[in-house]
Amino acid sequence: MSRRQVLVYRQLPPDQLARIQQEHDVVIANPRVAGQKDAFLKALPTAEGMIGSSYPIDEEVLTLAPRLEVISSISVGLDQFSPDALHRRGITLCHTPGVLTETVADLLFAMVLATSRRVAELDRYVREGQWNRSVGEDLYGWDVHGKTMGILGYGRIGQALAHRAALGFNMPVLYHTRTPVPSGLPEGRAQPVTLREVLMQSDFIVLVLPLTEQTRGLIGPQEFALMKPGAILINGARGPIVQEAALLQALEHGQLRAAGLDVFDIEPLPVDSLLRTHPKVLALPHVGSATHETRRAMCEMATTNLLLALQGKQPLAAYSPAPAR
Ligand SMILES: NC(=O)C1=CN([C@@H]2O[C@H](COP(=O)(O)OP(=O)(O)OC[C@H]3O[C@@H](n4cnc5c(N)ncnc54)[C@H](OP(=O)(O)O)[C@@H]3O)[C@@H](O)[C@H]2O)C=CC1
Ligand SMILES: O=CC(=O)O
Repeated sequence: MSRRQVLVYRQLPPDQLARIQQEHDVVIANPRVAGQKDAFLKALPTAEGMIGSSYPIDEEVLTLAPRLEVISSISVGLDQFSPDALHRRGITLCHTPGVLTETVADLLFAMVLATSRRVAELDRYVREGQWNRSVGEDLYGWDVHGKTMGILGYGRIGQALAHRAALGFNMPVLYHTRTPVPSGLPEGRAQPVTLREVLMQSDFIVLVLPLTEQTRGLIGPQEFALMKPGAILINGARGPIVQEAALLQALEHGQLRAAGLDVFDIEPLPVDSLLRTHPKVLALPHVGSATHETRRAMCEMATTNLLLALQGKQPLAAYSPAPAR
């Protein structure tokens, strides 16, 4: 098998990089790192395979890469690509579903607990030297167990979250997807409902659905107005699914008790973003899958995907267009 040209556009563990270098000629250039953008652009005309994440592979990039056959994304989400456009060009787009599911569900549940029990806020209170008497009602949190968990997007991660909520914390679960799916939980523990019902009846509303043309801006002023007063929103999906201005309004006007955000419209979050300093916001730097074990598993899977696809074999997970709805 002939050696191919591979562009690695994010750091890989050395052993995974070595697997690629054994079979192919590699250029390493991360366009998000200062001084490496030129090398990235220069490598595109000869690149036949690419592996990386967190950088938009748009028309401009593709036009510069006429020999590209395979892109292996180190992510499950595919919103950095136009998957249908890649499919039309005959480019295989691979990703890493499954290996991060439980880890992301852990983080989503951590955000549920942290917002409701005000973990980050109370940590700041202690560090700032304000703890000089027993805390009063102004610093109490709210129970999590027994509250209603609403999940928008009931795929791999949504279902793993539902297990934690229903079986670990005795929470009734409401969930919404476009295609009906069984809950995977014992009878009576979770119900499929409409988007409106999730919004109106849940104490926690957790977003864990892909960013698509349909979901961009899905949660705006009307959706916030439907939520229970005192609901908590957790966005573990993608920032642009929530209209940030409407989110700030909902926090200001007391509609929302708190928001736990792992994702934002612009990442990294701009220093002047009002969400960065808002007292009711728990803000994380997009770390749903960021554990040593899981990031390693993602890199391994993405490397395997790349190598298989370049050999003309079926990768472990690749995008294929959904049937029209
Ligand atoms: N914060 C982080 O670090 C991470 C974030 N993510 C995000 O989580 C997302 C989900 O991952 P995963 O669970 O593996 O993906 P899945 O494909 O398994 O699940 C996605 C779910 O969303 C549903 N969905 C899609 N479109 C809509 C819609 N318009 N309205 C309602 N439901 C919809 C799908 O069902 P149906 O199509 O039938 O509607 C499906 O149930 C990723 O796309 C990514 O954006 C993932 C990993 C880490
Ligand atoms: O956001 C992370 C992903 O894997 O998608």
